[in-house]
Amino acid sequence: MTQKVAVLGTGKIGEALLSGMIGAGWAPADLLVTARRPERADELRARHGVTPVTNAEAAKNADTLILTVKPQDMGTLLDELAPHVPADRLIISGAAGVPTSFFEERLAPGTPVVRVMTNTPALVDEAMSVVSAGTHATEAHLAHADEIFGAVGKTLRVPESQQDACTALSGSGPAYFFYLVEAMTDAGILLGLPRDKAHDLIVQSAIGAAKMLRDSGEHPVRLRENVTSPAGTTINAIRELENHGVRAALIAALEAARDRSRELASGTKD
Ligand SMILES: NC(=O)C1=CN([C@@H]2O[C@H](COP(=O)(O)OP(=O)(O)OC[C@H]3O[C@@H](n4cnc5c(N)ncnc54)[C@H](OP(=O)(O)O)[C@@H]3O)[C@@H](O)[C@H]2O)C=CC1
Ligand SMILES: O=C(O)[C@@H]1CCC=N1
Repeated sequence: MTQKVAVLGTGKIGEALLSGMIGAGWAPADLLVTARRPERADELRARHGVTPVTNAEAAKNADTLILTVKPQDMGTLLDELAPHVPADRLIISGAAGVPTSFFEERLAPGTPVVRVMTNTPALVDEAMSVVSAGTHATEAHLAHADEIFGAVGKTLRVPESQQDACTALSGSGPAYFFYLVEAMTDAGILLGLPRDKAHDLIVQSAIGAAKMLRDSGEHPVRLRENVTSPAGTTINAIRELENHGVRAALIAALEAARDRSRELASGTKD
């Protein structure tokens, strides 16, 4: 049986998912999208050959509804959707913070809900997505979510109680690496390198380090020790990072991101 999937609120994350699914073999004819603005709907149709529909039509015609609006827009979307969603639809939420109970309270009793936190490397099929079951989601529902998000990268099952922490680590994670590259490029400028060269040096170093982290099987501490020669250059830099509390700053930063994810639980908080 053909399973139709609808992406509701197709912005950055929704479009990355759509594009990955088509790349992985989903037929555009089986993919429905919704958008708030008609020009966005036209853009999605032109780029991907998918069918723009209203939220109500998506609820009626798709077996799986993937909700990728901002957490603050989720309440409004659900108010609009709830009267149209039959209880056998699988609801997958991609929103930060919003718990599965938020959907279960607003939809027909027994509606299966799966919560997923992905990240923007979905755009290059290198996403890290964490997947959690709501009260009525079965193994088959989770497997379907794994299959969809597996089209854009890796997936990992976690208990929903860990979703806010995962949002802080991997959901927001790419931003911290981009921030680091930006800061290191500035350092290159200070040291007299042209910006484009500094950028290339840092980006290639980041790619190399990421591949080693993923593929070498070595602990990150060992990988760093291998770079850090006695009385060499690296240890001088590490001392400055420690003096400036970078490790503590990162721990505090991720704790703040986790706390914000918790705050977004109401699906309405600005
Ligand atoms: N960006 C990221 O790094 C990550 C984001 N997320 C989560 O993914 C979700 C989407 O984020 P992102 O893609 O960045 O956000 P975007 O703003 O790019 O996408 C949301 C889209 O939903 C549309 N929209 C809002 N309300 C409705 C509605 N009622 N009906 C139809 N469309 C609607 C918006 O329209 P309009 O264009 O008019 O505003 C927008 O295009 C969020 O919940 C976020 O927490 C998860 C992981 C990472
Ligand atoms: O900043 C945010 O709220 C979203 C969720 C995770 C990454 N971006």
